[in-house]
Amino acid sequence: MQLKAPEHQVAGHIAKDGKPGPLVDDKGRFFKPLQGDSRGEIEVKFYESFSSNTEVPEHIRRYFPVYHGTQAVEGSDGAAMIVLENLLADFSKPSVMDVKMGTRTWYPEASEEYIQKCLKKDTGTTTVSAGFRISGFEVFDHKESSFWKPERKLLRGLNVDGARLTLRKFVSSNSLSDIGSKPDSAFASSVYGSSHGILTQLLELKNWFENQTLYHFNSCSILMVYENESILKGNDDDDARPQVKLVDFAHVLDGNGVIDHNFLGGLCSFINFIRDILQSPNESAES
Ligand SMILES: O=P(O)(O)O[C@@H]1[C@@H](OP(=O)(O)O)[C@H](OP(=O)(O)O)[C@H](O)[C@H](OP(=O)(O)O)[C@H]1OP(=O)(O)O
Ligand SMILES: Nc1ncnc2c1ncn2[C@@H]1O[C@H](COP(=O)(O)OP(=O)(O)O)[C@@H](O)[C@H]1O
Repeated sequence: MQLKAPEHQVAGHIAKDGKPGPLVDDKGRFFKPLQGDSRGEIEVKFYESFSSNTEVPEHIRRYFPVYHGTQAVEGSDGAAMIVLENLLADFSKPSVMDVKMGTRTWYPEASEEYIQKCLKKDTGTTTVSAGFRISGFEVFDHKESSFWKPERKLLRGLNVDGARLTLRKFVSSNSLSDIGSKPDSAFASSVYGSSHGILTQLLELKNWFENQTLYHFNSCSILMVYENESILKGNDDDDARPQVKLVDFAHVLDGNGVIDHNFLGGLCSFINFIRDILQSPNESAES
């Protein structure tokens, strides 16, 4: 089995200090290291529960990576990995964004130390003020013909206007690394607004979150991706294949019959940001 580090990972843990990072194979699978503490255990428990839960509607399953169990991976010193569908396997020039949802990433059952660490990040980012924060971002820069990935520190420092601008940059054709440039939102209608686009998918998820009480998706992210190759070739808008997926279930808890207001609130706010861009795609936001 040929394994390599994923080319377009935008957030989360990477191989560091002897600890393994995620890997991908050439058969469309993504291997996520099982974190040694309760996080790995919780994520496996979630995937096991979710994949066999008959209360989850079929049309909602497509928003989650397919789960293939766990496996000890030889190429990674035998580390135990969660084996998932590689969400980017079918993309050649993907633009990818990881958006951590919710007005808080902590939850009462967590340790005091963890809560304090989360609180600091939540108040220092747009989590509290907007109900989400952009934790990872990589776009294909059409002017430079290369990928542009801002440093994590830059993303952490975004305020609400910065997050709004970044959501425009995600769907723009002009140069992005230039801090002063005004994003043109050229792909907003095909990526965010088309009939199968990001907004339609987010609204479908929202419908489910308005009713589902099975799980509480603490600290979970929405991963948005679309294909740039088709746009470069001037193909049909539909070839951009915009996709919304949920990732990172290391802090998911049983919903116990209660609506996940934290995720739902963040999702509603995020939807409004996307709607605003669609309603005024030419508005030049200040950077
Ligand atoms: O290490 P940090 O401070 O960058 O925090 C990680 C987070 O990065 P962030 O700064 O929020 O973008 C990171 O967030 P992303 O996945 O990058 O959005 C995770 O929250 C990670 O914790 P866990 O695996 O979900 O328990 C967090 O890792 P842990 O420190 O909890 O291991
Ligand atoms: N199934 C997947 N397929 C492709 N990429 C993925 C998948 N799951 C996660 N990723 C990539 O890895 C990043 C981190 O994933 P995540 O589950 O949040 O890890 P962590 O628990 O280390 O924060 C995501 O932002 C995304 O870029």
